[in-house]
Amino acid sequence: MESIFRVIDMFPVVVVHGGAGHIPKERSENSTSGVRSATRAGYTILQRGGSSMDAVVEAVTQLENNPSFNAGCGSVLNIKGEVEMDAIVMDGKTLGSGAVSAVRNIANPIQLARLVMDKTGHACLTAEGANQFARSMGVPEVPLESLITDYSRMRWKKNLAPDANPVECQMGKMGTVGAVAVDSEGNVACATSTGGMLNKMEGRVGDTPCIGCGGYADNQVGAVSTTGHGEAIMKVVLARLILFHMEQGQSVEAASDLALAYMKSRVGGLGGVVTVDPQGQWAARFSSLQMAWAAAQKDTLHYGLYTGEHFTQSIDDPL
Ligand SMILES: NC(=O)C[C@H](N)C(=O)O
Repeated sequence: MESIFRVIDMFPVVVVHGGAGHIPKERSENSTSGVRSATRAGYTILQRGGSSMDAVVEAVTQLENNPSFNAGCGSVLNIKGEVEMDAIVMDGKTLGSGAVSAVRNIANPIQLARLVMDKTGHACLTAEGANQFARSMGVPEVPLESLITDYSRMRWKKNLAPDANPVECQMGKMGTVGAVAVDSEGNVACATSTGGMLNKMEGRVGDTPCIGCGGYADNQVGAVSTTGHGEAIMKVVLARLILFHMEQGQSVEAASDLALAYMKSRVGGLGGVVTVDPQGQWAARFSSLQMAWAAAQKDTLHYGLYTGEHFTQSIDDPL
């Protein structure tokens, strides 16, 4: 039952990540400024009384449009040098979700995922079927080239070398994007979007569009968006595992740490998460070397990149 105290005590919050990994020094400034400005955009929606779903989709759309991240423009390339993207949204009020996988030529897969949730009776559309659905919804298709940056092409080429180890190399630069939010009504939502893993096989679908792996949202527990090695995340169903720990009484932070530690010890996987509960408690945690993250609540912007880093500024200060 909804308690009036819960609504009064609750402060809307949005928490954003720009991917777990190892961000080269020359790219770290762009990553942190990207997540901060996406967080601010999501928070503006919450401040105006908008929904957590609108806030997470706006934040992730901004990061998809930012070439510094592995999502939308800037996505990593598959083995054939092409972009195939995965995305998911989930609404904690209804447990409704929408996802797309292996989708091509779409600038904002997160918006297509939302259309899958809002306009179809399905939870996930894949590959050409997802593109056909996009056409039927009037979502414009963009040239493949417009999603490819010089940086992603350079890394793709580097990883074609016979002695390359794409999994090792990309532990470095994962850059998937995601967000979770709680709105003024206590509704939680999540959104996650990715180009997947560097030099992946054509048709490879990662954790991101899989419910419970790339994200999960339930008003009765909280919401999570994940990033990291997709095959490891799928083995432990990372997002739902965190919510399970919260159901057992753990805080957002402890639940996130427990699940990430389990993924590391059990399957050797590294990753990161952003987590909220319906009361507006939030956490940004990772087992990788870095994860660009930012959060906005009570007119304060919080952000960090390395473990233990936590900076704050007023939401209105220049980024
Ligand atoms: N960068 C990432 O987080 C990658 C994503 N989880 C995937 O495996 O597709």
